[in-house]
Amino acid sequence: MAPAQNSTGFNVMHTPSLNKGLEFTAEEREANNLRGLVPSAIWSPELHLQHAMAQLRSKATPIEKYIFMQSMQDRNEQLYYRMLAAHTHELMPIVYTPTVGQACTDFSHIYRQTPRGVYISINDLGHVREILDNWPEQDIRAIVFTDGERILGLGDLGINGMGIPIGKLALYTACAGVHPKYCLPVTLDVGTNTQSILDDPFYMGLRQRRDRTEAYDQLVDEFMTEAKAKYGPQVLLQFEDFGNTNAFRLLHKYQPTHCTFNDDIQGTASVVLGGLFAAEQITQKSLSEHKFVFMGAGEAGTGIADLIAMAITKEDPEKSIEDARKQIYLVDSKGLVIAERKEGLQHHKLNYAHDVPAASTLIETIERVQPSVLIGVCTIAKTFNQQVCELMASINERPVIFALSNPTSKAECTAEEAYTWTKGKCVFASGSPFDPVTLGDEVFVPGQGNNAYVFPGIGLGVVAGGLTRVDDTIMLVAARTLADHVTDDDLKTGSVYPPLSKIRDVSLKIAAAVAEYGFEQGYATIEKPESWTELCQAAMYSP
Ligand SMILES: O=C([O-])CC(=O)C(=O)O
Ligand SMILES: [Mg+2]
Repeated sequence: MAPAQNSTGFNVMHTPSLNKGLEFTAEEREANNLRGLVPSAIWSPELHLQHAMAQLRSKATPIEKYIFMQSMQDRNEQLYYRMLAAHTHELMPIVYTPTVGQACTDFSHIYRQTPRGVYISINDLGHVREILDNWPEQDIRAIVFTDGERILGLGDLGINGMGIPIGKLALYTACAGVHPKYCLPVTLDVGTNTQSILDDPFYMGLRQRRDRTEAYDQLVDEFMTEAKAKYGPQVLLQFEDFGNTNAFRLLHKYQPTHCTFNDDIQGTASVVLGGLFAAEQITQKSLSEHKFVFMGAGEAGTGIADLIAMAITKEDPEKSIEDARKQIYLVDSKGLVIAERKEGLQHHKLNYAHDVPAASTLIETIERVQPSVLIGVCTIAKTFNQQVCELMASINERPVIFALSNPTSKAECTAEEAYTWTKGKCVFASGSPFDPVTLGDEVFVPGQGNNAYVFPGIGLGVVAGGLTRVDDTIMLVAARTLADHVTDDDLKTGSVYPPLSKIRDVSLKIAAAVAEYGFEQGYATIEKPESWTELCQAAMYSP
């Protein structure tokens, strides 16, 4: 007779969605053959959370904390999300920007062989469906995918960029309660042009330069087609951290046929517009009264500019979109974007190539344009130097300065610099978090103008409403809802965003507004509910 063997309990403990560790009750231990596989203590969820937080806090560096959090996600999913929900302010910078930036840079080195998402390489052309079928969950509602070409402001990291889809989807769950089983991180491996990565013996992606042939488009197309065919027309496909040349054209290609958006173009735009709406209370200027200068004219820059222009025409119906765009100036690596440069300009900048004289520097541009809002999206640290900030403060009572590049090492200036150099006059926000700044007897709390305030809520709204499209107006709806949740107390400390501790509530409200708007547009695949908020709330996973 073969020895009796029972692996149910062992398997339960090795399944992150089922494992509860010491929280298994006596009954659960009995029912699942867990006796003896856990020490005899039975812990409350509170004690377990305290234990995990103590372990986490004993790690010396952010990247060690990141690795700890990843292994927690791979061991005990509930506890992982409980940690994030209970300590959002402390843990967001670990699982997301800025630490996720380092985690991507080090991805191949800290890789732990746990399957988390799928890798689809250019050699898998014709086999994409097979790969999706290899993932255990068949009911996927939200996919975040990258080709690794422009990871945060760090550039081309190849498949090391996988940390981003993983981190973004963790926030779908942590910030908006999209159930983790519905989420799938995907990385398209088409090579990398970063030599140091190609030279790294531990690099795990294809060791080749980026495929720029038709095969690239074929791979994206096969992926978009197969994902929609397998999961249905309401599966959300979020483009993340693609390079400029592909990001705009792929978005425009798939927007009409798929439930898709590009977070770097549209999500960033929405969160920035939300901050600008909230800032109206401080600057006492409406959107259409501002002049905007952008340092950086990539996905974020033109994405934000396009949404601002759209919002201006809604605010002031007398204004045409062309007139609205005339209030917006872009500066790129060659200086001010102007009509004279039209020949050599990338398509997405053309709408802002105004017929004005050339300016080769940011300072020259600010002197000429006299902007009230300065937005940094150029991924070059320290671009907003003392001269720039002082100039903004000399031409404005309350200048708006957003230094949005990520991670922190790429920020155009720090919060402290912005407040110090403008003598506390500026309305500041940044893409990655900064600590509060004390100036004399005033304390400024910089808001984090990060996509994380909108994309999880949009995701929940799309999932709960079963939406089959995400249009540009949804970004406006999300921005308005976000701004409505900035309180007088937030504004008093100088923050134009709500604190991270309220992010689940804000995401729920964004989700409800998005689902309702989507329903009105005919994008929804569900019946009209009594209450959009209740619908979304009921859909939320609570760990
Ligand atoms: O992830 C973030 O913090 C914002 C973002 O999408 C990017 O910088 O690419
Ligand atoms: Mg991004």
